[in-house]
Amino acid sequence: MAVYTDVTEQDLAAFLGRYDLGSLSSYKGIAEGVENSNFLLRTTAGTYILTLYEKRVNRGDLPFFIGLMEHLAERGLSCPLPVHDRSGNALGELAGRPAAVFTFLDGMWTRRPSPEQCRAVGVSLARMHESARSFPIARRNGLAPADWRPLYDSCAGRADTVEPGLSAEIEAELADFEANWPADLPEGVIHADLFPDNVFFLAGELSGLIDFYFACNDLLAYDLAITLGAWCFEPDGSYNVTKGRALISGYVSVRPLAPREYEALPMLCRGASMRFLLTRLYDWLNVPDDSFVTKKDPREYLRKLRFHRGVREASAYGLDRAEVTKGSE
Ligand SMILES: Nc1ncnc2c1ncn2[C@@H]1O[C@H](COP(=O)(O)OP(=O)(O)O)[C@@H](O)[C@H]1O
Ligand SMILES: N[C@@H](CCOP(=O)(O)O)C(=O)O
Repeated sequence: MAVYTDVTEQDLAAFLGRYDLGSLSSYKGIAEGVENSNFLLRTTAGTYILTLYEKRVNRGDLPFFIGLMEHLAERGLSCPLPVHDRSGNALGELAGRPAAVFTFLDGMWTRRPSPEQCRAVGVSLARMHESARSFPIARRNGLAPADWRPLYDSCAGRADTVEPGLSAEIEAELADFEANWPADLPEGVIHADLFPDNVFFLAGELSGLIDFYFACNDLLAYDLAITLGAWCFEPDGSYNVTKGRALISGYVSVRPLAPREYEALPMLCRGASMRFLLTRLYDWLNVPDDSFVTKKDPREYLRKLRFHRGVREASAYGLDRAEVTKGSE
């Protein structure tokens, strides 16, 4: 479970005293999540989320993350809205950690998304990209292609213990990315981790996006590739073209792709698979087995990478060029 820092009732009540949120009724740690400590707060004013930022999050990035959620929420995207204290600050300090309070988003995430839900996610992702255009702060992607080789090097010696031949396979892919990663595609602020556990649905409708803590500036179509990989494969590892078509058509209904973004999709999807393969591989080899965070299997993303390597044309994802580029440029 992801509650790394304990908070006493006394400290929390003192912290909340700076906000117009009434008095504390109850609070409890939330088991889900990996990076930060999250608590469900009930006060006489309502229900909120309290986040304490842990060591893996760089303090200098917090104005970007908190400002982004505020910027998106103000533009009508359903996501947590940071609550300001009476002095106007959205970021405070609690139990020795940077801390912020957010509005509570109702809904639940889905383990078996339907094509309709995939479409709704595509629509929301594109709305996020459009709404973030005017966001004034930038953040470099700390897990961009240039960061993959150092990450891989830190676990290369043990990669073959996870899957025989994995080192050679990763090496070959990295060399290809280093030579051929697409340049000159439209960039902007991307979510970079829009997995099913970061999207809530309520009464059949998408009710909001959470967890913007990997958000950064990068290729917009790369975010589409990450999302496609997270939503459109079945538990048996097969690509579900119906879900893929739904997700991409939802996305392009808001933001049509440029032809070169469409053509780059197979490479971007392979790259997205490599990014999650590597972070999972690193955690698989380095996070102790008795840690309270459940490690995710890197081989799931190895299988996805192999699928994308076999894709010759972006049409294999479910839509042809004319359908996704209509209205672009
Ligand atoms: N604004 C919110 N409204 C409702 N639940 C939330 C909200 N923010 C976080 N949560 C809950 O906390 C959990 C962990 O949040 P998340 O941002 O994914 O954490 P982490 O960054 O540590 O991975 C989510 O799965 C969700 O259950
Ligand atoms: N989505 C990543 C892990 C990040 O977890 P989150 O709880 O912060 O969404 C993966 O599946 O590897």
